[in-house]
Amino acid sequence: MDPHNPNRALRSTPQYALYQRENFWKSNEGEAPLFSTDPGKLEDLAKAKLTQDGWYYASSNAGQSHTHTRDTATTIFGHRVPAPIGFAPVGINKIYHAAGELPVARAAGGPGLPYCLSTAGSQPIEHVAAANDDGASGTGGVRFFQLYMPHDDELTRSLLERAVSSGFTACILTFDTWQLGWRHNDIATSNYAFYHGIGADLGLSDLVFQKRLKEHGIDPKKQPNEAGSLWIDNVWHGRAHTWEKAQWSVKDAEKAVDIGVDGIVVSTPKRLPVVGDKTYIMFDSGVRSASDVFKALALGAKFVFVGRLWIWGLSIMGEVGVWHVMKSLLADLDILLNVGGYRNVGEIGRSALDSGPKDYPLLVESGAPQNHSAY
Ligand SMILES: Cc1cc2nc3c(=O)[nH]c(=O)nc-3n(C[C@H](O)[C@H](O)[C@H](O)COP(=O)(O)O)c2cc1C
Repeated sequence: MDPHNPNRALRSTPQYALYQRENFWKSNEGEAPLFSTDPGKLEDLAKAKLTQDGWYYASSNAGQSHTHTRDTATTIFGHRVPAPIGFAPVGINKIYHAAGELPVARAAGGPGLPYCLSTAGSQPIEHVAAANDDGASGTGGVRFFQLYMPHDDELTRSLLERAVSSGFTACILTFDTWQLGWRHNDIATSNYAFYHGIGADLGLSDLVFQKRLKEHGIDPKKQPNEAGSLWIDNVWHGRAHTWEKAQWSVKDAEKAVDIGVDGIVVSTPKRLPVVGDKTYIMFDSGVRSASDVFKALALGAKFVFVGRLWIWGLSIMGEVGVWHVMKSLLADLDILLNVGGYRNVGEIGRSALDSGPKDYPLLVESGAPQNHSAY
């Protein structure tokens, strides 16, 4: 926490831990920290800020929501980035903020954390790229495009070409959305943004999709619901012939490696070790603090993505909120490495986790009294 620590000159990444000091100091300047990043309080704050639909859309999970409760630098796909943490693709950001994906992409550009744009994004690909570069102050942001593969190959090609010419350097294929989960709250409130004319902007700005709208006789200005439905029914529902980001079975993972993908995103920690030595493994779902990042890395992931954390930040305070949440996560990780005695994320390995058989003798074996009532 000492900004004058002479060892800082030895570091290759910023002293993120100083964000803790910055916040401790604020009251001396008559200021207050922006908002609490305690995951529970963060959710409460975002809930208070969001509309009911916005809250349901971001917070719900399928079924009973049981899945809900789930030197920092590294490299990813040829990019050196300041931490093994990226922005997971999350669609329709206009639900959370009027400017949609733009403040998020800008916030990611600042520290150079990888930003993933969803096909279900609510801003044109080119605008998101510009915001990401704008945040990176001219050095160029690191960004990947997450593809939901449309039923329409010409449209798929068009989306990918737009992404490539806008500086997106990797394609993340998500293949688990051919069937949406049963989300009680969303269903009970008809909460499906695309069918209500919200969120199709990425598609509406595509020349091939504009052609499709004409062929169907749909005027997106007069018929936004029909236009949104044509877009998302083409992109989300029914086609699962793509790979990469979803719930992996061991077989899936092995097949993906055989096919030659450059990496896979795993959402179940126990599947992490399966193909870890054969491809670049990333993890997402439920990352809320540095200890979650640490555990994922210790189990074999090289990188983690976070989704809801930045959605909450965006909902509470736009770009500043996103940056506050992510900077706090970076600070948390920096401090965790410091107090844990790790010099870089590469040193985090399986041995950091103590889940094997106990290597100390049980009290009875060591001849201690067998009366446990004292404990
Ligand atoms: C509201 C919401 C929208 C999402 N939209 C997408 C999407 O468009 N594309 C995608 O590949 N994943 C999407 N995801 C999944 C995220 O990329 C990521 O896997 C998940 O949010 C990670 O878990 P976390 O939110 O607990 O960090 C979405 C998740 C949420 C919560």
